[in-house]
Amino acid sequence: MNELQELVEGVYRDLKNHIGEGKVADYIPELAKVDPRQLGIAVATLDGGLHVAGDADTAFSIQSISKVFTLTLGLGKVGDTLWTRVGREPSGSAFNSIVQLEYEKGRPRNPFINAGAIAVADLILAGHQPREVIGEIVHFARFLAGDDSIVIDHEVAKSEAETGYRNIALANFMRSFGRLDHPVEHVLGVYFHHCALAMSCSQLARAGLYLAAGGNDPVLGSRVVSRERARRINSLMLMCGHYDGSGDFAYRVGLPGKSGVGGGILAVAPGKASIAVWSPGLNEYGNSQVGAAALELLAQRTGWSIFGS
Ligand SMILES: NC(=O)CC[C@H](N)C(=O)O
Repeated sequence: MNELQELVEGVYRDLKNHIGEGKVADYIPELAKVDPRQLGIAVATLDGGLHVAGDADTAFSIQSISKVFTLTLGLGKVGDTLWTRVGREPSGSAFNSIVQLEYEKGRPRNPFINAGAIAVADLILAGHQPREVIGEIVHFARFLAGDDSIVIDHEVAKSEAETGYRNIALANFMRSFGRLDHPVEHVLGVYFHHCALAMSCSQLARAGLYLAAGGNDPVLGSRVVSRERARRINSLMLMCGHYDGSGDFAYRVGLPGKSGVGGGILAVAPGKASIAVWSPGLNEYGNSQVGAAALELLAQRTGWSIFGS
């Protein structure tokens, strides 16, 4: 058996007794229904290989991991102008925090906290209807994953729209500073739907490959973003991808990563692989507890760290 496949299976085996640890996100009712006793691991390598273990082919709600794709789309549409709307500093605050927004006059710290992703959703709307933009995001995810079966879970989107008081507050707050160009309902329509994309670890690992391969999709042989942009997106993932848990994640795993409250994490080992893990139970920062442990073991055993092997 392939060495990497063996390693991935070993990580799964060693964490088997921990599966179910952490707390499933319950502020989105539809996510509260997910069985926490699941763990998936998928590693997509630059040569097109895919190594999986556990529940790697079960689709889950990717939530904030989708913010990597909307940031990529946003940068593609408006380039560096995007940074006039949103910063690129770690927030040190919870993903749904509102406190900094007032001090910083409605300009979110980075594109991965909720406020920042809402600002990016506004930007990519660019005068279009939410439906068109949501379609564009789904197509982009399908293109990256090379899989046309990827869809949005409309129950999750609806569930979040019905209970998303925080996000509604954040969007209204930004609008009060004149920071959103479109109606709050349209912007949040895009945001809630992209968060509700359902993907498996295998699909997600495949979709993140362009970030590991200097912006080029090594399987399709087509360029997704420039080398420089891929590097910059990775830097944002490292500094901001796990909110106020980003320092801990960098310390333990040493790779750029983006988490979602569905329990998924996409991590990038530049020049080597794109890795997706999923286990629904979350730690106190809203990041997958067992997922992060899986990445920590994987990084240790492969020697993949941007800080040295
Ligand atoms: N961290 C996350 O995944 C949060 C995304 C979720 N859709 C929210 O807005 O609360």
